[in-house]
Amino acid sequence: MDRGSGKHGLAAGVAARPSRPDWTIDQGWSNYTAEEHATWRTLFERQTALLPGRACEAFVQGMRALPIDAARIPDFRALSEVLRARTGWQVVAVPGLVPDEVFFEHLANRRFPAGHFIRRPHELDYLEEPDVFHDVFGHVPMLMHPAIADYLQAYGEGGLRAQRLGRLPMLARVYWTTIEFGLVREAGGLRLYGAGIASSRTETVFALDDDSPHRVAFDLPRVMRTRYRIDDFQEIYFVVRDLAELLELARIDFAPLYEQVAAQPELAPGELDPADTLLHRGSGRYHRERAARG
Ligand SMILES: C[C@H](O)[C@H](O)[C@H]1CNc2nc(N)[nH]c(=O)c2N1
Ligand SMILES: N[C@@H](Cc1ccccc1)C(=O)O
Ligand SMILES: [Fe+2]
Repeated sequence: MDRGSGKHGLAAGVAARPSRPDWTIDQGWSNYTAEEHATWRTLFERQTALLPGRACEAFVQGMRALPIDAARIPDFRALSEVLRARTGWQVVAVPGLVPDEVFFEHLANRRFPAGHFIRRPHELDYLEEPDVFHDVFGHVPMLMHPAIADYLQAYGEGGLRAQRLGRLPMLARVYWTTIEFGLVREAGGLRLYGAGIASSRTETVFALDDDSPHRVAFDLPRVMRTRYRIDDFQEIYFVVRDLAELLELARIDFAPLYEQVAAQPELAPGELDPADTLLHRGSGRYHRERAARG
C-alpha cells in the first residue's frame, strides 16, 4: 500500500478480537523491550527536530506539559493523569483499529484509544494501523487543548449519530481533514495540528514546505463532499482560521447538512472547486509524477 512515504492509512481491517467489550487491553508498559523503546526514541527525535516552526502552538505546549520524552514509550497511566487534570481526557490501550462504534463510544466519553504496539524498526515510515507513536505523539498533545478536547468528544457523539443516519463516510471526511491532516493559521504562517502529519516525517515536510499540495480554507460542506486518499500524501490540506473554528463546527447540527451535501456531486481528492478559498495553489508535481510512474 505505502510506497515509501510516511502517512497513516486506515485501510487495514480491525484488530483481531475484543478482549473486553470496549476492546481495551492493558498497555503492559513493563513488557516493552529495549528495542521498542529505541524505536520510539528514533521516531521521537526525528519528529521533534522537524516540529519547530511547523507544529502549531497548542501542539508544542501540549507536548511540553505531558510526560512524553525520547527515553521511553510513554506510560498511558502517567499521560492520563496529566490529561485528566487539564481537559478530563484519558488514554486507554487498544490492540489496533477498533470498530467504529467502539471508537466513537470511547471518544464520546473522553477516552482516547491508543494502539499499544510500536512499528518495527524496518518500517519506520510505514504504518497500516495507528501505533503508539502515531496515537500518542500525534494525537495526545492536542487533547491538552480545551477546544480540541471538546471537539473530539463531540465527534464521538456525532459518530454514533452519523452511523444511525447512514452518513458515516461524510463525517469521517471531517475527521480526516481536521484531526488527522488539519492545518491552522498562525501569526507566523500555516502550522500543522493533524496527527497524521505530526507523526510522519515525510508528510510533515510535504504538507508545509512542498510546493506540490494545495492549501484550501476549511469549509464544512466542501469537505463533506470530498473523497480523500488513505494511501498517499494528501493533494489538498484544509486550513482552519484557528482552533476555535473547530468548536463552532462541533456545535453545528450535521443532520440536515448530510442531506443537502448528499444531493451535490462529490469532489475527487485533489480536485479544486471554483468556490474554494485557495490559500496556496500547489503544483501537483508529486502526485503527477507518482501517477506517471504507475
Ligand atoms: C471513521 C472512524 O473515525 C475511523 O474509521 C475509526 C475506526 N476505528 C479506529 N480505531 C482506532 N484504534 N483508531 C482510529 O483512529 C480509528 N478510527
Ligand atoms: N456536530 C456534529 C458532530 C460533530 C462534532 C465534532 C466534529 C464533527 C462533527 C453533528 O451534529 O453530528
Ligand atoms: Fe489518527
